Formats: sequence, structure tokens, C-alpha cells
Amino acid sequence: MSPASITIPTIDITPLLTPTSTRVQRQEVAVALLQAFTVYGVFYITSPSHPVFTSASSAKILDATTRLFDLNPSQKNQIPKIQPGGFTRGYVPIGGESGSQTKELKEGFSYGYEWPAHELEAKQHRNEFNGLQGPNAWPDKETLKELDQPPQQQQQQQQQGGAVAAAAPAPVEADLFKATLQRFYLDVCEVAKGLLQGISLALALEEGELAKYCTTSETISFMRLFHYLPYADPEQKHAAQIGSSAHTDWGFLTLILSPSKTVGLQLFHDNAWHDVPSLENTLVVNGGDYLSLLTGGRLISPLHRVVSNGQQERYSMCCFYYPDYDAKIPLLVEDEVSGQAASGSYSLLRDQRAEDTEETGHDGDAESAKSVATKLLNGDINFGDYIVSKWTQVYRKGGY
Ligand SMILES: O=C(O)CCC(=O)C(=O)O
Ligand SMILES: [Fe+2]
Repeated sequence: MSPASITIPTIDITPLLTPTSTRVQRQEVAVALLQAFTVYGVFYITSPSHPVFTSASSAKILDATTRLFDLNPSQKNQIPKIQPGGFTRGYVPIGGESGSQTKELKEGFSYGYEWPAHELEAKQHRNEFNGLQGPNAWPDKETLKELDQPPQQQQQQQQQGGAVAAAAPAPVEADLFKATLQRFYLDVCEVAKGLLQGISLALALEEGELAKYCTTSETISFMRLFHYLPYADPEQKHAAQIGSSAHTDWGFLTLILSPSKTVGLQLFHDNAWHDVPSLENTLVVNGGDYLSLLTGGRLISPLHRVVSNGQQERYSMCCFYYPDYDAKIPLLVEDEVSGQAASGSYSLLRDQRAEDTEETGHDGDAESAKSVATKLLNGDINFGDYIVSKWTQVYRKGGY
């Protein structure tokens, strides 16, 4: 039975992405953000004039994503895989990751900022990278060439049993695949940066307050392309198999595109799971645990999961937008710590190696959650080191 429907708001954030907007216009968006963040922690955003909210952009990234996951298993296995202890770029094989003890029926590809070659070399030479910042892990050259082919030419090839089309094949644009992924990533980061301004206003802080902690976000955050598989046994419940286990996201903001239209993302609200369907030309935004913690629980970091309807595949593109690696951010609000922050019910603060998938997934040790929260807020540990340890917790060797 489907969960009862709720109304998750759609917010037009154009004033946050337009340098000529007025403070009043930005303030109006901030009011809407605050409302959505304090009721659900999830909302849709749009901005008709920004490239990321166009059908053309969605079609491009969906095409690149499906072609990547359509590669044969040996090609995918040649892509370097995500590693425990950082580094978080590369291929995520089926079963290679889980936020609980349940196997997650998804494969993924994680990538982020593509450093210009000379900068990459210099930074490697000076040992300036960390567990979140560093080179992307791409498929090998031959596979990239295959992925660079424009969709039309691919179709012709398929129709002709693999032979190159005789009549005027569309030219292959070198690095088209990488460029498509990179353009999408940078566009989404730009949107996230705009949101930071609106959230600062929503918290009655200086407009630039949150951005002060996000000076290198573009090179630390990353995009994860996901391919969710139908359940092997559609009759079984989500406790036995899942797309993504019930969890809260750990960082600042998660921005999700799911152009494949298959429902899968669900929000836990008022003691029930609710579908979060994808809407044309919008992104879904989730607040993250660290942002929620820093606001004393005022902004909700929503509990969510991805399930399968049993039959259809699903594709999504999720950007995990983070503050600086060495960020040590004090509590941003003066009011009482309440809600989630008081109960410590964040995936960020719990050990996910052993966590089971019981509905809320929040039965962990409240005392240790509190002590991690205190360390983060006191600056005893920085954001980056802690997040690297979290990625290690959800890494599953069984997927290899
Ligand atoms: O694929 C999605 O829609 C959401 C995935 C998700 O929640 C996550 O990876 O943290
Ligand atoms: Fe998530």
C-alpha cells in the first residue's frame, strides 16, 4: 500500500542565483526555505533560467548515466573503485556499499571536481590532497571513447549490429562524456552555493555566513550517479532488500535529480514513508546532518530511503555538497538545542557498520552520538576527517 500523500513544496530560487535580485526577493525565498526545512527537511527547487533546470540538461546527464551503467561488467570492473579510508571517487559495485546490514541493490559512480592536469600534478607533488579531494577515477581510455559517442550514432550502430553507420555519422566529440558529467556537477554546485545564501538569511545570519565555511566546496563535494535495480523478489518487503537503506545524509546539502521518473525516493514523515516523486525541471534538496546539528536541530535532516516498485530500474544523480575539509563550525544559532540535535538521531553520529534497517534505523547508542556531536561543535574534530570515517563505515567489502 502506498503511503498517504503529503505536499512537499517547490521553491523558485531564482533570486538566489541572480546577482541583480533585491534583498527583499531573496528574503522571500529564505522564508520559504525556512518553512520547508522546519516542516520536512526536503523540498523541490527550480529556477527556469538556470541550465540545470532544463529538460536538455536532464536528458544529457541521463543519457551519459545510462550508457555508463550499460557498459559490460568487465569494462565497469576496470574503473577504480571507491576505497575505505577515503578515496570516495570511482565505481560502486552492487553490494559495495550499504548504510545497514541489508544489501543495497544499486551500483554507482562517484566523481567530483576535475582538476586541470597541471594543478593536479602540482597538488599531488606537494601532497596537498586528502581523503575527499583528489583525482577523479574514470573508465579507461577505450571505454571513455565509447562513451563519447553521441546518442544518435550509438543507435545507428546498434541497428547495424555494431557496424559504423555508412551515412554521415555524427562527429565524436573528444571527452564529451567527461565534459557532460563535469558541466552537470559544476552547475549543481552553483545552485548549492546560491542555496547557502538563502539558508543564511533564513537563519537570520549575514548572507555570506555559510559560504565562509564553503570556500573549497566545489573541490570536496561530489556527484554520485546511481542505478537502482528492481528487487530480485518483488514479494519481499523492503527490510529484506532495499535500494538505499533508511538514513539521513551527513553533510550540508544533498541535491538530487531523478530524470528516470521511477518513484523510489521516500521520506519518513509523521511516522510513515511517503513517496517523493521526481518533478520535471526541479531538483530535490535534502538538508544534511551537519547543517542540522549546527542549527541546533532547527533545520531538519530528513530520514529517507530508496525503494523499488519491484519492476523498474531507477537512475538518480545525487550531489553531496560539503563545507571545507578542515571546517570546524560552531553552533550557528543562539536558541536552545532541540529536535534532532537534542536526540542525536543523525546517521552522521551513529555507527552504520552494524545498523539494521528497522524502519527509522535510529536505535543506536545515544550517548556516543552525543559525544561525537560535542566534538564536532567544539572543533575537536574537523568535518573532513570525520566524513572520511563515515564513508568507511558504509563501505562493504562483499561487493568486490
Ligand atoms: O537516489 C536517490 O534518490 C537518493 C539516494 C540517497 O539518499 C543517498 O545516496 O544518500
Ligand atoms: Fe541520502
